[in-house]
Amino acid sequence: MRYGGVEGTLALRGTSLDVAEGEFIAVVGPSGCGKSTLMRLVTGLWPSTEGTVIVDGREVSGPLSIAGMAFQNPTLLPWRTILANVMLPLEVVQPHRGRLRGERAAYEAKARDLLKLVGLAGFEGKYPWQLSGGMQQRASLCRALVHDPRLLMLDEPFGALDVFTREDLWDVLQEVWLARKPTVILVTHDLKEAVYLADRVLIMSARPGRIIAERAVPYPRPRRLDLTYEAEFQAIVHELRDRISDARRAEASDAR
Ligand SMILES: Nc1ncnc2c1ncn2[C@@H]1O[C@H](COP(=O)(O)OP(=O)(O)OP(=O)(O)O)[C@@H](O)[C@H]1O
Repeated sequence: MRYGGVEGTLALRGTSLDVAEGEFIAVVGPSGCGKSTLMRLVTGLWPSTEGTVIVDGREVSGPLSIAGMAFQNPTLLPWRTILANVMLPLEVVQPHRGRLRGERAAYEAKARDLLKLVGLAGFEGKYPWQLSGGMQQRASLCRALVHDPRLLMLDEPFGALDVFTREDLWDVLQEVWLARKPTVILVTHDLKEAVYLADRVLIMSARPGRIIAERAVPYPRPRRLDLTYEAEFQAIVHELRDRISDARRAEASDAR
């Protein structure tokens, strides 16, 4: 994948990955290695300049409606209330769009339940600018989940949150995954988060990014936060950190 024509930035090269339906994978790698680019290609938000992306047996040629997405910068619409922002995908994605008029109360109750789950009960009628950045991020997670997407694409969705809120939301996400088993691709810089949440952690090389290694995570679910203090868990985190340091060192020596 190259941005800006033949002379432009080569963001991804020879990137290949397979994700099974219902699997939870995390993607980690040095800054600028192309993780967000990978997300844009999979969700069809950006066309690939080479290669193909297949989701649910079909080649991706435009934005995917089966995907729920949340990004590091919550992109809430400033003129809509929090509740109306969370309900936005229901106005766009079928079959919800067709049902929304007749079943608005049930859909609204669901959106309110999600907001409650992430600690935003009471803020439904506020506007995004009346909420802190972390609260907006939580609302954007609700918006990604409200239409029960079969594919959940999360690009550093917890990046701007304090550690306690972040850990709470890991468990919210784990609950959602256990209840509905969507396929999840989570991009994160937080290796503890990757190991806590994912079945498999994929490690990318420095730009142009490609998948250079993967690490299966052996723990059954539900996982509890105590797990993150265990020696074996921490050893996995260290192993990932070493791999990424190697990838960064390789980038530095290539640049010389
Ligand atoms: N729209 C764009 N136009 C031109 N170049 C871009 C564009 N988006 C990203 N790039 C370049 O592609 C490369 C990969 O960017 P990307 O955002 O995918 O990396 P990332 O791994 O998500 O980074 P980070 O971890 O810092 O968020 C970078 O060198 C970036 O400058």
